[in-house]
Amino acid sequence: MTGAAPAAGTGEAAPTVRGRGAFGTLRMEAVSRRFGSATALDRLDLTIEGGEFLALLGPSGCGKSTALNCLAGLLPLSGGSIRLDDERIDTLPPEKRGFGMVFQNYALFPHLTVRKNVAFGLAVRGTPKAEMARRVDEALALVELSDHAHKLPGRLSGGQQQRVAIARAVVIRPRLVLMDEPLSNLDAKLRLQMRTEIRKLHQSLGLTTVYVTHDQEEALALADRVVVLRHGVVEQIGTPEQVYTFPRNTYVAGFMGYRNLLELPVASREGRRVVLEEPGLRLTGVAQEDLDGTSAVAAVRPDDFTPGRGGPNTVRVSVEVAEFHGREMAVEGVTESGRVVHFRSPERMAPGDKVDLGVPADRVLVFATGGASGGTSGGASDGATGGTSGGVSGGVSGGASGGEG
Ligand SMILES: Nc1ncnc2c1ncn2[C@@H]1O[C@H](COP(=O)(O)OP(=O)(O)OP(=O)(O)O)[C@@H](O)[C@H]1O
Repeated sequence: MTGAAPAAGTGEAAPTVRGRGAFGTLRMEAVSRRFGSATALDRLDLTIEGGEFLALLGPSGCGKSTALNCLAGLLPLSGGSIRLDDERIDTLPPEKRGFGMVFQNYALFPHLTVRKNVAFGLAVRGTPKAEMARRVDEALALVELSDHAHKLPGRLSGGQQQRVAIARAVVIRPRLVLMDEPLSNLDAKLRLQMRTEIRKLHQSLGLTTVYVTHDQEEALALADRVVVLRHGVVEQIGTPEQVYTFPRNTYVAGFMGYRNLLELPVASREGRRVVLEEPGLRLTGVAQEDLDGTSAVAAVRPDDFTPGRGGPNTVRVSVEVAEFHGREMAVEGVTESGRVVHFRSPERMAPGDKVDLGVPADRVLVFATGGASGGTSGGASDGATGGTSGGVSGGVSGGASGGEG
């Protein structure tokens, strides 16, 4: 933490706003939360280490916000417990937990000035006036809003409002900062800027942060550890490198940008090397788990295919759609047997072009059909972000529907 870049313009402010930091571990043990007959969290076990930045990642409805609200004390548990070191905290009301929260919609008081919004948490805790003034000044300096202290939130931009929300959360010196999709209302440029600011603040203040997002890129960029959730259950926990490079199943792979999830017949197998083959396509890959069926699922990132580089590992496609993305094109092609394949191309491409796509064997992850993910089409469409599910599920089912049914 000490080597971290200082928060913007904050040199001297940081030490007093610094979080109480001091806890060893926060444990969620078999935490369940039901809404009527629906289970939003199913015996969730999660350990958060003091000082770390943990991202809860998953598609809409997977239980991320429920987990965060249970931590915050905004939702009572249906089962299980939460302990901060030796202290059981799930029975404490939110204000007794000493956590700061930042919400997607900022949740600022519209009739209070920026200064009063930031001071609010200190006022309800009965902080003496002089200390309150000093700490609010420091928190505002930290997020570079000192000049806007007297304004109402309605007169600020989205990014400034979000910074007020962050100042309000950190001014109480929280043991833990909980953030629920804090950047999703910002435009793309501001989102990137604020993302960096959040990471800087986390480092320079020595915070412990739990951050909810459905955005894989945001989770990988920010977090020390990423928790991939599905239907209220943990699918995988690991460092960004681990979940990105070694997704445990097709669900996590789909979420990590392995947009091509192709269920294919197994032609041969030798140790962990597997050859998958059908007309117009031959993919050698590396098995990530035991394979026992006659088919398996190859997971390949679009940017791992190299167009025009045929060889022993080749997929031949006919281009259907080519989108301009600056330096390269995002292309969708179809194989002889009707599989949809996504790849990137530095060259211009047009519908109807025939292309051979090469890919190194170690970039082809092979999973069992209908393995831990509970079926490739589910994993793919849940995991893919907006607009991709059609392509992915088309790729999975095209020509291999027997395996799915
Ligand atoms: N108050 C509620 N009443 C009934 N069901 C709820 C309630 N809150 C959440 N749920 C259900 O619990 C599940 C998990 O919801 P949750 O909000 O935690 O998901 P999420 O991953 O945060 O999704 P999103 O990204 O859309 O906010 C969903 O199926 C949701 O419909």
